[in-house]
Amino acid sequence: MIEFADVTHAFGDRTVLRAINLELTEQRIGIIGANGSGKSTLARMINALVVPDAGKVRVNGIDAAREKRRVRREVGFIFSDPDRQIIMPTVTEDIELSLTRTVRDRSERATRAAAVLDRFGLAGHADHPAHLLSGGQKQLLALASVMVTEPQVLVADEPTTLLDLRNTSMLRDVFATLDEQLVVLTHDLELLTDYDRVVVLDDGRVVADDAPRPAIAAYRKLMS
Ligand SMILES: Nc1ncnc2c1ncn2[C@@H]1O[C@H](COP(=O)(O)OP(=O)(O)OP(=O)(O)O)[C@@H](O)[C@H]1O
Repeated sequence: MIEFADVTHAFGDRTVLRAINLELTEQRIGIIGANGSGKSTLARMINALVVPDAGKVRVNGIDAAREKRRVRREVGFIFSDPDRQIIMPTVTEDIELSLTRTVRDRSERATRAAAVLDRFGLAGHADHPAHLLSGGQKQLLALASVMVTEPQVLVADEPTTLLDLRNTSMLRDVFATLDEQLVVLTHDLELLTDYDRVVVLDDGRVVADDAPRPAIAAYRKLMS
């Protein structure tokens, strides 16, 4: 469970989250809202990239602000800009880097890297320089690098922005089969149609929190 208890946060004199109270227990959760409504700030608190000024964020009972390293082992975070996440020269090396801490055996790292690249349609690029991938392929690589570590919770910040229709559909299928709890921030409302719960933020407040259809309707109304 991901819990926000009375979470408030400001950057300088701009308050971006106001008294957020959420208990996220469902498996697949979408977070939507206008640009600048506070979605990324909220999501970054789940793995302690941002620590709230007031209130608590807990992930499976772990206080994110107090136990950053522990919470980061639980939560895989996929940034909207894959260039922030890709570190190693080649595609395979980048995946294997994610595994160095948890998988001692080299050949097992190689096997798991190959399997995840295959799952994300990147097997043909295994030995290619990561920086030469297309934007969408980089997004898939960033996703694969996080998924290969099998986190308990996966947070994805706008995971489909660079993807074409086929890869969006592949990502949707991959997300549908995950055992992990999934939190997706997106402007791609179609992606969320079969999610368990959708939270709508507006100016740092939760203004709707419902099944996808009513939540998306509330968001459309807010934007019209
Ligand atoms: N590190 C930071 N320093 C100062 N201001 C910040 C910082 N991060 C975010 N903000 C501000 O906080 C507000 C909320 O930003 P946030 O990125 O959470 O919104 P968002 O809902 O994810 O937006 P988008 O849909 O455009 O990605 C914005 O006004 C933004 O400028």
